[in-house]
Amino acid sequence: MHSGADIKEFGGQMSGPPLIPMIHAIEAASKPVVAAIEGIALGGGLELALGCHYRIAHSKARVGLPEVTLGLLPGAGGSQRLPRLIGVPAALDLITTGRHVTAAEALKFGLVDQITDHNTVNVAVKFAQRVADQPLDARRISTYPCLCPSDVAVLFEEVMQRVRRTARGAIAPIACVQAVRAAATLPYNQGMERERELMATLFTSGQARALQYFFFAQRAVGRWSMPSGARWDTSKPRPVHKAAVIGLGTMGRGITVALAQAGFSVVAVETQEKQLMEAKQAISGMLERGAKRRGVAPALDKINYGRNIQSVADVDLVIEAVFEDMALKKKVFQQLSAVCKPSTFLCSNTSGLDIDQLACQTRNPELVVGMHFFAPAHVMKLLEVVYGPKSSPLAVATAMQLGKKIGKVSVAVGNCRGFVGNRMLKPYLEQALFLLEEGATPEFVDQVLEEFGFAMGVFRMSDLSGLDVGWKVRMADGLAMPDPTTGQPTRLRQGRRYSPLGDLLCEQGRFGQKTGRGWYQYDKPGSQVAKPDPWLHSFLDEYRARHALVAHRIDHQEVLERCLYSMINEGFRILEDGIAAGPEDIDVIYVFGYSWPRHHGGPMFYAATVGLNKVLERLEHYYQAHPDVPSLQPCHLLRKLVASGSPPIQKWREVIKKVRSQL
Ligand SMILES: CCCCCCC/C=C/C(=O)SCCNC(=O)CCNC(=O)[C@H](O)C(C)(C)COP(=O)(O)OP(=O)(O)OC[C@H]1O[C@@H](n2cnc3c(N)ncnc32)[C@H](O)[C@@H]1OP(=O)(O)O
Repeated sequence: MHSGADIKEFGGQMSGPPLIPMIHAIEAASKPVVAAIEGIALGGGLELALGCHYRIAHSKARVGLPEVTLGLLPGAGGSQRLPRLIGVPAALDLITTGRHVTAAEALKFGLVDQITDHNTVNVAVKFAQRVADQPLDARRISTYPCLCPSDVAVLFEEVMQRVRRTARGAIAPIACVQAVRAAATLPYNQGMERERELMATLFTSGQARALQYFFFAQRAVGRWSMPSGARWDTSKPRPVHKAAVIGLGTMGRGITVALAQAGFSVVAVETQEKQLMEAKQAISGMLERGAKRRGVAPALDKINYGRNIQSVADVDLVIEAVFEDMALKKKVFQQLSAVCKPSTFLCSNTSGLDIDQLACQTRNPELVVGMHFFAPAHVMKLLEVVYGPKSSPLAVATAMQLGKKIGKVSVAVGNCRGFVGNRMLKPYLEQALFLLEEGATPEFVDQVLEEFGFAMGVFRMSDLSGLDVGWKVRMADGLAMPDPTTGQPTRLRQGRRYSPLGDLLCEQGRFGQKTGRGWYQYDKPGSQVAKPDPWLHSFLDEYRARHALVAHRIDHQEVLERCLYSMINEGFRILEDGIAAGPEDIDVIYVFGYSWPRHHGGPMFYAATVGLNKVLERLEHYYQAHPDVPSLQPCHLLRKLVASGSPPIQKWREVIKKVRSQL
């Protein structure tokens, strides 16, 4: 197996002989060199194989040029040899996506010459003996002409446009297209020179550093720990064979699909007859479409539907996904505790309610954890596994393991309102509303956030998820009410600033995409094309006039800093409270759950890139201007990190430990 260069070395001195001259020497050799590929040949590993005269792969091998995912391009000749070997369209696909391909697909592309089920080295040796006398001139890929389709200019233009659209500001995919274009249009040596230039720019870029940090962050979150000291390597999960999902609304349906697709037997319970019928149809449709895409049989027979909670008596683990209402969830947990075997893990898909209150309803509170999926649950990669004060390491280990088995990136987090993701979203949303009150438009705020790299700005995202969701929560919290003395929507709650703008839209029945009106207007309910709404602009003008607010010019920098730094500040509070074990956990949650642009590494890595002292200074500035907004007040940990000389992110845990020990 060769997983390519040691990514840790990219930040410093690289060891070993320089790769490019070595590959050239192999290719120029007068004796045939046959690459035997077993396991994985990625990045530099595959580039080395491309310098060989022949490639034999084991049938289970995988190959690829994933450099783009690390903010790089295949910089050891890969961008020049691959298109010469497999053609421009296939090379563009592999290099711009970084996807791994199976040996069978590699054979189809002509990337390997033969595949075998036997010992690859033995087969390669026999192969070499067979071809020993054959001339090698036709085997040196760097000498091949780059075969291009007749409309190659159009192809490059189309690919470049697609890449620019989907890259959301990432530079590596664009450099990858430029490098392949050099292979298609320049002689090999000049192409190599272009590859070198492009690689030099990428290699030292902040984006490459962010993506390489994120590679390790993704792996670090698997090594979870709890404040009690329980850890991933000392806590064994219990196997889960049969699971249940309670409540087949949007989330329950997605969770059922995710479980069934991963091979689990699922009991899917919905007490409402009509809802059950609709859910069955929807789930079958999702399974069938998914199976068609993957070329497998749909896992329809994995699911048993029922209306009665008694039918979950023999399952190993239950995921409750009923409506987000504490009283209802408590009732369900009481029923589950009475019905299920004593060893059953009881999990809730709540997006922010108190796990401890649910655990208290059961006989075995240590078996209760949160499993917070993100919509659509069968697609989104993130799972927050939430432990309460009573949750056992066994329950956390089991939920983490289940998450892994259903293909999720699972992050263990502590119990607090909103957990990590939604807790940090609150100040972000709040700032966006305040910016509207002060003179911005939803279009401008969204444009700034989308230029930063979010898939969707905050208002388009709110319209997509439904404005009524947050409204119901705010009503339950006693926030979304007019001031009883004036009957006016109040802008101050419990001594802190509050914006009732979202509540006012909901009162007008503007719930977002599903009602065809929200922060934007849509052609019809359910349409996804958001258009600026003149009604909303007048509404904002009237609102400002009613509250004697004078609109001022808000610039790009203010939108970005207030939205992002308030969110980052909450991230530091989360670390200080021990809700997340480290900055990597927060960053992984934000990239996988909230479309934070991966090439910025995640909010905490971004803070480190901007400079903690700058984040602190800007928060102080905004807090001074808005002293009634506590989320802008820089938190203790941020101050402490700055006072400690802003150590690199890998060292934050040490400072966090000190701060927490002083609490
Ligand atoms: C001008 C300069 C010219 C320079 C030219 C340089 C040319 C070469 C460039 C490259 O090769 S770039 C690197 C390309 N390779 C990759 O991107 C592969 C990255 N790795 C993976 O995708 C996966 O790890 C895997 C290989 C598919 C294996 O996946 P699996 O799920 O089985 O294991 P993991 O948990 O992911 O990994 C295990 C362990 O190994 C560490 N690791 C894996 N690959 C690398 C690597 N390339 N460098 C450093 N470390 C690597 C990974 O972090 C895990 O470590 P622990 O978390 O267990 O400590």
